[in-house]
Amino acid sequence: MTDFALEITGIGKTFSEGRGAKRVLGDVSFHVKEGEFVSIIGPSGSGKSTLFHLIGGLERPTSGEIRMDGRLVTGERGRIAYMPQSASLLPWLTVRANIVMALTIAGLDRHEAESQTSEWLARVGLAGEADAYPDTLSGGMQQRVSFLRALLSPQRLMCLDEPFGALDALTRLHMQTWLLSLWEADRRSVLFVTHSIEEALLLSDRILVLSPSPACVAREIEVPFARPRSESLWTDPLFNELKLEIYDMLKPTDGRSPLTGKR
Ligand SMILES: Nc1ncnc2c1ncn2[C@@H]1O[C@H](COP(=O)(O)OP(=O)(O)OP(=O)(O)O)[C@@H](O)[C@H]1O
Repeated sequence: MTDFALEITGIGKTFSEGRGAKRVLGDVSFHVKEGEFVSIIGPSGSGKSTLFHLIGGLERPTSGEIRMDGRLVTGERGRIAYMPQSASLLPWLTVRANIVMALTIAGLDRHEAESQTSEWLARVGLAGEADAYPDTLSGGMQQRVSFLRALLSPQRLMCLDEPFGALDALTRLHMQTWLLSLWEADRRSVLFVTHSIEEALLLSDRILVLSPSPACVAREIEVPFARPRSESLWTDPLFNELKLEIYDMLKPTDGRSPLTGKR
């Protein structure tokens, strides 16, 4: 037995590009312990989404191994609960049907999927939206539904790929505290990609800072704040110290933002 929900060892990924090759991931190694919340932060184009595609089995690495709960799973699909950048709900299904369908595809018995969906929609204050269609919901509500879909999936490891990136600042803050309260009650293993240093510090147990492509883990930071956490952390001097430390690691060299690649 191992207490690692995920172990990434020496992962490299090179894409063929025309006649050449593009090495996106150099040599990436890290782990996520059972029940741990780990964030990945790195420059735009450093291969964060590619890493998720490898963990989800959508792509195969050029080198290295992926293990979950100690078992070699490199290239295997269906082992993670995944939440993408946009909610990607099916517009022709109601909120309830979107979640039930995802759970039955993931292997849950239909009756069980329906009862869990109703229970959780009520628990997170979305019971009133159960029969609504996704297009009629705000962006924040759509992301709540998308998160719930990942949370209820039977896979123990949740991979969240910048889930709040498209939301306005206030909705994002509400979503972060909402996610924190749900996660702190359930303690699933989470791998979380974000461009926000504050978000990573507020949510994570550890932060992995990726180098520019071909990426490796340039730095690993243990986040020292006790749980449960709240946004009041932002006034803690240590929070600001760590924020500056991470920002310095990602400092722009050519006038571009190190996180988004934009000027
Ligand atoms: N299937 C593919 N074929 C060729 N190149 C690819 C493929 N998938 C990704 N890439 C390249 O890999 C690099 C890393 O892309 P990726 O989306 O993983 O980065 P990222 O760190 O998630 O970026 P961002 O922070 O901007 O979302 C990019 O240059 C991208 O063009």
